[in-house]
Amino acid sequence: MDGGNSFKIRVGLGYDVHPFQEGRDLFLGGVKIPFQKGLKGHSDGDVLIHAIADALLGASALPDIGYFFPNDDKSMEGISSVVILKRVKDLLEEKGVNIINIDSIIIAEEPKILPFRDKIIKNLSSILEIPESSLNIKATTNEKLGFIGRGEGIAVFAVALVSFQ
Ligand SMILES: Nc1ccn([C@@H]2O[C@H](COP(=O)(O)O)[C@@H](O)[C@H]2O)c(=O)n1
Ligand SMILES: C[C@@]1(CO)OP(=O)(O)OP(=O)(O)OC[C@H]1O
Repeated sequence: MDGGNSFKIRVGLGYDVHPFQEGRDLFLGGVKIPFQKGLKGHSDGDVLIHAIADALLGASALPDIGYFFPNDDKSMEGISSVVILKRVKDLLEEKGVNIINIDSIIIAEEPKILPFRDKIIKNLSSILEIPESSLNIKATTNEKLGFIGRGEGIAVFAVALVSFQ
């Protein structure tokens, strides 16, 4: 017996992809990235936040982002994905779930993500109230292969590790 002090850990996976759209701002991790187009979506199209949100929901055994934020809900149209992430944080707190770490990889031919990595990590760790060292953002091109390789959009994979009693 451990006196009830033991905790469990769980991993969650998130994936999302959004096509580019002219005339929109590009948001990744809640940070506006200077680029000639943004990402199409019912929300602001922040594909990084969506993948991270799904990884956190998955690790917490909760349904996915579309369950909590249906893409036919008019009140959600154009909303900042930061609102979505804050709500996900609240859902985790309600379940007594703590975030151990999040890792992610952004797959994009352009723009270059590395110059914005620190800013994105600072922003997301502050929203989630976790240490910056608990959040990682990486990027890769798709070596010009497929729709990502043709520069038609951005995809993101994220994993989250959480603990709970
Ligand atoms: N959108 C991107 C893509 C890549 N990077 C950085 O460049 C490195 C090399 O990318 P490869 O796809 O050629 O392996 C990668 O490790 C990233 O550091 C980037 O910043 N933004
Ligand atoms: C975020 C939501 C809701 O506004 O819409 P989108 O921005 O289209 O994003 P997606 O990742 O396709 O699905 C989740 C949606 O429910």
